[in-house]
Amino acid sequence: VDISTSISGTTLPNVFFNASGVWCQHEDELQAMVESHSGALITKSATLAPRQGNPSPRYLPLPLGSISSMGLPNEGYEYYLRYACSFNYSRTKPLFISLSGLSLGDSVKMVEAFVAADLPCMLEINFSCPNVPGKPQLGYDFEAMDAALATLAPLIKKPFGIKLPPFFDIAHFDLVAAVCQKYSNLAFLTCVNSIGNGLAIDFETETALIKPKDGYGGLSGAMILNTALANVNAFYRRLPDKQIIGVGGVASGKEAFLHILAGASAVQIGTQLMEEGPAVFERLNKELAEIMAAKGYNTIEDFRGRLKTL
Ligand SMILES: CC(C)(C)CCc1c(C(=O)O)[nH]c(=O)[nH]c1=O
Repeated sequence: VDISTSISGTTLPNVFFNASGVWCQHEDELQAMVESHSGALITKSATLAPRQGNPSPRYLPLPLGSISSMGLPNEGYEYYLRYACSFNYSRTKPLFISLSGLSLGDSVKMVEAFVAADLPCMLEINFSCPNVPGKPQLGYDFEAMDAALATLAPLIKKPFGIKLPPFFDIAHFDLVAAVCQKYSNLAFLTCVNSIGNGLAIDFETETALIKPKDGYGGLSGAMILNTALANVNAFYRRLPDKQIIGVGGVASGKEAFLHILAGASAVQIGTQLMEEGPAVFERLNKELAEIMAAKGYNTIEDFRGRLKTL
């Protein structure tokens, strides 16, 4: 993302934007993102038809992050297509569009509509989207993932990205990287989505904290930072021709620095944006610039991916 940030005399690229799902479902939220100090913005994952999502409470902050089971509440893809058609691409920051079809057929229909509109926005296809009931999410069904990419990549033609769930097994990093390598216009991977199906329990009431799915929900925030760093670095090492967008546990310039050290080219903010609001971006840019100055780095490329090992 090439919106430069002139902080403390240096002009740094602004690597920060929102994680899909946070501060991006409605036009007023998206406008707040445009007006914020973020370097880009992304819309809530869209489905073919509008969705209310799950009953509340469906998001809760926790001591070390958050748990959520939103259920894909969104305005339907045509709302975001209209937004993308009327977006002013010249003066503001890059617009990313997240799509999360409930089936491959739905994803094809949404992709075809965006391709037909031929807009400068960038597609991030959500591979944590539900798959056939009873089967794992697309991101955990490697044959289905390959089949989806074999269908979608040629349709999209232009560079696009996918949002991946976290992986926890070296063989899975290898398998997923091998699938992704097959698609040359798959330009970036956004790692990671929330850690699926965690459970937060209230000690006093002995009750699950969120209402949907018997309290099972995605874990985000500080508690997933080290999993996110591992996924960013694993795919950075395995896919030198692609870019990695890091997301997971970034609450300050320090975690953003670690994501970039692990190989991230841009950084998305979820839980911390949910808790702090769009003002978080001015603070993050300032903190990252201060860390870079203290360490003697002038540009992101001075340290991106330069993680050392023992
Ligand atoms: C979890 C799904 C509802 C299948 C996809 C949308 C989504 C949600 C959501 O809308 O519940 N939450 C996440 O942390 N990540 C996601 O990708």
